[in-house]
Amino acid sequence: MNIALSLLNALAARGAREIFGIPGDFALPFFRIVEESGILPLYTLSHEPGVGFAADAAARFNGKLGVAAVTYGAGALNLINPVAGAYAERSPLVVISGAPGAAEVRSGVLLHHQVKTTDSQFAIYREITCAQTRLDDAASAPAEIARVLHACQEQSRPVLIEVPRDMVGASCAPVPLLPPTPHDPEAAAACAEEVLARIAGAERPVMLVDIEVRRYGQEERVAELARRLGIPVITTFMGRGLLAETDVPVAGTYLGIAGDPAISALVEDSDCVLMLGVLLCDTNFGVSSRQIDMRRAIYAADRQVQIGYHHYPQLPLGALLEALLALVRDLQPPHGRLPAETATLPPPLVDDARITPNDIAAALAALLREHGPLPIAADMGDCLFTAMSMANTPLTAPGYYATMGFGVPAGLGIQGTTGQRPLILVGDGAFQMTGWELGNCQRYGWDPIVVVFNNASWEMLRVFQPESQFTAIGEWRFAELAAGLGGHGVRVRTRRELHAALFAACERHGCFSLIEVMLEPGQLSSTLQRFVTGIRAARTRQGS
Ligand SMILES: Cc1ncc(Cc2c([C@H](C)O)sc(CCOP(=O)(O)OP(=O)(O)O)c2C)c(N)n1
Ligand SMILES: [Mg+2]
Repeated sequence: MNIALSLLNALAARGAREIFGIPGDFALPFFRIVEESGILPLYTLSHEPGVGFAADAAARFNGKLGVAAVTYGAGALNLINPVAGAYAERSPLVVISGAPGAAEVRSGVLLHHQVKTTDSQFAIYREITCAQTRLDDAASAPAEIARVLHACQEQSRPVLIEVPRDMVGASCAPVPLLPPTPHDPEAAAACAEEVLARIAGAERPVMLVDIEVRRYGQEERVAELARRLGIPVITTFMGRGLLAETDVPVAGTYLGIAGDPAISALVEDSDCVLMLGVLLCDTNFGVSSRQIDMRRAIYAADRQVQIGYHHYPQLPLGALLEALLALVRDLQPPHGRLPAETATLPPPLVDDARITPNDIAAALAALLREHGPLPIAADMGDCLFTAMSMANTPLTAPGYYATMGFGVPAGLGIQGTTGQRPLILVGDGAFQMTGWELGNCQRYGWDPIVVVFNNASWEMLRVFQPESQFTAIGEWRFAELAAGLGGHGVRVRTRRELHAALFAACERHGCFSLIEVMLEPGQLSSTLQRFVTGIRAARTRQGS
């Protein structure tokens, strides 16, 4: 066994299903073993940001490790933005980077791809990963790989593994599996009792769920807890799509004044918000009309639990849920049904009317009703806010870190790791960044359905600064480009054309279908419009 094979076997043993990557001379020996061993399928893409977003989406969808393999310097530094997004949004992404061999480092000349020193890349990655290692010693390599992958899984954050090109074939023992970091079961039980006492004593308790519930594979436990407690379940903006594949109804998504007033009232008027895996970030709570009283909330995230002023450190979400279920397992579910999101019936698609983002949501809702659920990857832009008004469907999107360029590669990552055809929602600005990755579909037989919101504008910016001209990015003709990338493209201007194009795309297999929807600038989804109104009001209050 050599270092590369030990590393690949360790990744597979921890649930990684594939590697997305772009090689370089510092990584060629590693890529050769990846390809020859077949332990994990290798999908090369065209630009490292796409590699990172695809691997991140695979991790989010599987709840396991995602893997991005790149060359040293130019490759790994090109990957920084997706890794930063994975760090911010708690995604377990493993970055494997080639690196110079020992003799090259000692040579005394500046190496190609080197920045300041040969350690610059490592130093930069310290800021966007939770653990790092360089496998420059075969004897310690198994323990180092075990340590870093363990951190990746437990913290659900990215890690860096540099593999010097002269070490790839070095003999290496298998990588040991480290036990989970222990927690105190008595503390878990005490915490669970306090949580249940708080809920029992509350008049309007609600459960608010967010990304850690999926990142740590806890959806079933959360669903069971919701059934037993019989309290309303609401997702955050980032948590949209959670529990969609369980039988537990979700009352809706909390979007503050940008969302359904009834849902906002459920959360903001609650005297006990049980927050499970919640990211306390501005996109989840930025447009709240009233701050949630954290003294009356129960906050379980980042391996700790806070109940008012009581703090339970080193208590992972899974351990808390296990302790809670042990106490409620014999509880009879209360009578009455949990409030469920009332899927507002979309307006009838009047044939010749011009298309607004709300019409896209309505047409997609009709498609998913007719053809069954599709996993959705959304980019940043109004396409993401439009997705909020669709039924609660598994959704992967950069809702907090808010980077553009995520949507198309993330859809490829989903199909690469699950084999399922995804629905990709992307704005024209974001498509200009990474939409070209669609050209790789034909090599792998991927056939996503891609809806491009073409408003010839960086519209999310224009609404905040309408006086600027630079947000007008011109009308690109994306549908015409599809054939050159190996797919099928159509430009639609009316609801009838949109409806027909979507249903035709569902019947088309074996290549991507790109539907370029022409939107009038200034046409926003209702959700984004309310977000903009809320943010403007908040800025006015703050005097900014
Ligand atoms: C990588 C990257 N660069 C820049 C931005 C800033 C930015 C936005 C966020 C707010 O920071 S929203 C937006 C415009 C998006 O345009 P498009 O994809 O066409 O979508 P839409 O027209 O629906 O807005 C930009 C440039 C970003 N989020 N991510
Ligand atoms: Mg746009």
